[in-house]
Amino acid sequence: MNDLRSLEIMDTTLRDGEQTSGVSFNSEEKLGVAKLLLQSLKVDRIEVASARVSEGEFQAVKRITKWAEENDCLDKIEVLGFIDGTASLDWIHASGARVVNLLSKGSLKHLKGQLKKSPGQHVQDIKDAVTYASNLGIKVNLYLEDWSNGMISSRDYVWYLMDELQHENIQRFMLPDTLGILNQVQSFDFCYACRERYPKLHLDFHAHNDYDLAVANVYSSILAGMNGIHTTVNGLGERAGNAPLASVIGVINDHLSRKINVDENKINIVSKIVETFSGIRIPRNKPLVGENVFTQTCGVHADGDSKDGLYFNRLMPERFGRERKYALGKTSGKANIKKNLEELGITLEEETMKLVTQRVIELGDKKEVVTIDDLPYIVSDVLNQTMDEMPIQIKHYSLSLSKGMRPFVSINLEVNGKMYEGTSSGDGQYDAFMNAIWSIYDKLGRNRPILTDYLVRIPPGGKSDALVEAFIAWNYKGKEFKTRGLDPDQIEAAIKATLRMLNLIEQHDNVLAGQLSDNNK
Ligand SMILES: CC(C)C(=O)C(=O)O
Repeated sequence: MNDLRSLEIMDTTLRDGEQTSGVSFNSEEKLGVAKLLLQSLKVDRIEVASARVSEGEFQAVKRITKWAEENDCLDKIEVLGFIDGTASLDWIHASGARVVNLLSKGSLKHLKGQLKKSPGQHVQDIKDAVTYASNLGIKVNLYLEDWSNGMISSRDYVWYLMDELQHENIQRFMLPDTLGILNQVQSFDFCYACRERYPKLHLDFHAHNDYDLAVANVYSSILAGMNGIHTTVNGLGERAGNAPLASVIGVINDHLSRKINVDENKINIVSKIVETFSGIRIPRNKPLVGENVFTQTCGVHADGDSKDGLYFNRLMPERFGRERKYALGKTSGKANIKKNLEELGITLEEETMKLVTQRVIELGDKKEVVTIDDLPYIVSDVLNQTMDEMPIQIKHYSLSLSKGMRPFVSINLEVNGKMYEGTSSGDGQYDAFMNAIWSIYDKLGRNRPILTDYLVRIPPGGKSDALVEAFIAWNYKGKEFKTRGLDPDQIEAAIKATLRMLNLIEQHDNVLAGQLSDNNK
């Protein structure tokens, strides 16, 4: 069954995808996505709307068909239409579209329960619609809604319908697993049964993902000889969604030998745009398009990748417009950190490398997400980290923060080996903290520096929630001291910067004192 015959991809992001609860594309967005799907990604056909939904939808279809006509691809624009006399077809005609995907009933249950018609009446209604469409110059594809159920519980009805309609002016028969009830074996069997019985008909398969089997079912249906597959970007769609375009393309290209026109390289960008327009976030672990799926977290893997791509497979990120990344965290180890540093063009001594690794692991242990953007700050922090040998050390502190009360701080400060206690309140936690320090400094008759600037920010790039950086500037005896601290917690980052400043001032005073005594000799 595996062959190189071409396979059509019909994307229905703008119709079934828009049936995702809470999603609505405006006409500008629909036009933008339509252009991307057809021109960039090069899917074969797109379904852009349901007929008679709203005036807005009508205007959107009009804009798309106008653009498609100018770009010679009007026959790739499809609109879902209903068996409602002439209403849907008139709507579609007026919108400028020239292909209807006519919704018929593919199971006896739906036919009886919803339309309350006999199979014979239904066939006649479809034939009438096909004739009317053809007279308007509209081509017809036929959806057999609930076909999967039909194949299970009323197969004779499915055969009756298809037997009666196979010689009508219908371009494609579209077989939906409307409720996503099928598994891979059934998908193969049912599609194969249709293929065998109607070898000449163009058959599309339309999967839903209720059991997370949409891609697997698509795979089976292709093996069974389908001519076309329906997808949506990011797997948007009714309930659990449709078959996600990215995974379907990956599977066809790597596991089936069917020729498709889709440009894999554009998958990621289209996926991101649809994410933005739909407001439906792509799960980080969504195959091919999720943020994490080309990120190696384990150090062993990063090490193996450096040794001849030992952990690479056919799904190379570059194929899909992505790049491989190496996560930083408690399991990442030196190899991951090295890979990230290489990307930043930083090389470190073995000793510093160990310290940086240790710091990343510490942050990972605190469940922090460390990214490549954090790395320069961690390196710089580690390089400045000689705090343990400094003469001034903050041994303990406690900070309070309560509604309606001023923050309160108590602190144990070691100055040249001696321990001092200070307590204070303040206008904010940091103010209270500094007041507690100054209460000790006042007791010791030390001079206070003057705070001139205080800035807290996340490292540039804004991608990480792991670290914040505090910059603090002080004026002491006419000299400016600027220090920085890095920590997941902003007050701790400020405290680290402050401790550095206190020690710099101490150093400054000691140097001055040394110079004075030298001068007095
Ligand atoms: C509306 C129909 C065609 C559908 O999306 C389905 O049956 O899944």
